[in-house]
Amino acid sequence: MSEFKCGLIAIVGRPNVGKSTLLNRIVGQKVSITSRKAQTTRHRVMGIHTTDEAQFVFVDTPGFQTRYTGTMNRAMNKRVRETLSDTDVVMLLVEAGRLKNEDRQVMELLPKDRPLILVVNKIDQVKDRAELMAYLQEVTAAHAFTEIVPVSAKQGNNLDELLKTLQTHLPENAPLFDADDVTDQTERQLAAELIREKVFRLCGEEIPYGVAVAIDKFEEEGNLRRIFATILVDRDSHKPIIIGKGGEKLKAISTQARLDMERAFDSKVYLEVWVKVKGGWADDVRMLRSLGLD
Ligand SMILES: Nc1nc2c(ncn2[C@@H]2O[C@H](COP(=O)(O)OP(=O)(O)OP(=O)(O)O)[C@@H](O)[C@H]2O)c(=O)[nH]1
Repeated sequence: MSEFKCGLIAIVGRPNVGKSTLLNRIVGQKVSITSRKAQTTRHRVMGIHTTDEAQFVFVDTPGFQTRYTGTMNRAMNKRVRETLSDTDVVMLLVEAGRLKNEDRQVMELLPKDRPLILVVNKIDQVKDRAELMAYLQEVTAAHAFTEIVPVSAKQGNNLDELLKTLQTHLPENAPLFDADDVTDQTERQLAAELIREKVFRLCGEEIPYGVAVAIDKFEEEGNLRRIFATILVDRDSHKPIIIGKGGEKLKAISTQARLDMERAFDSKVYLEVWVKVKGGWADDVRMLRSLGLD
């Protein structure tokens, strides 16, 4: 049997070409990573697809989006190129039938020493085969690609072929992520789970399992997540146990939870945690809402 393959695949392309749609099709649910490996620190993992033969780790490239839509900046250009060449394969998405200036700008930033897969998406929109052929000629003249794969992310056409092609260019490696490293919980659920876990770890036997955590607000702003959470306890007497002397315990809970979240979300986290005694139906509604069930 041949060796297991695993590597980082950068997904690049101008806005609206279908990057998210393609990724959702291939990996399904959005994933959060609970254990971060050194090799991926410069990238944000967008999704992971694992088979018996290979693990595909799809990443995005920080700075890429802002770079090619913003002003000329040589230093940043260089950084984006370096970051891209950290990956094993670069996958450029374009839209069938539409080659825009923005696409050409993206091409200028592509590394020359990596396998470069051109994914021509939205082929379902092109009715005329001759039109597609003319388009393919135009893009291949614009840049040298290692492989070209036409797909429809929306309809799921030719995605097996895309994975097969990517696999041939992945290096032989053990998987970077175990199943345990990856969760398909939403970031909101994971945030609540991490706080709850710290409560039990730091307050031990004193706290009954009735404790719940509600995420009141979860905001994403660039590379910062602002999270406001409430720990809901059953009785008044539980409150001081969680808060601790001079608020020390609550501070430890929120610091440790925040550090875990920063690792899991690969971003800075501002976390505010309050403790409240459950107050009947109002909190039940709030709990349901925080779980997305209202
Ligand atoms: N017809 C057709 N539409 C598609 C296909 N793939 C994506 N789309 C549509 O194209 C639009 C943009 O898709 P996204 O996946 O959000 O594009 P994106 O590249 O992630 O966009 P940004 O997040 O802005 O970078 C959506 O309306 C999709 O439904 C496809 O294969 N065929």
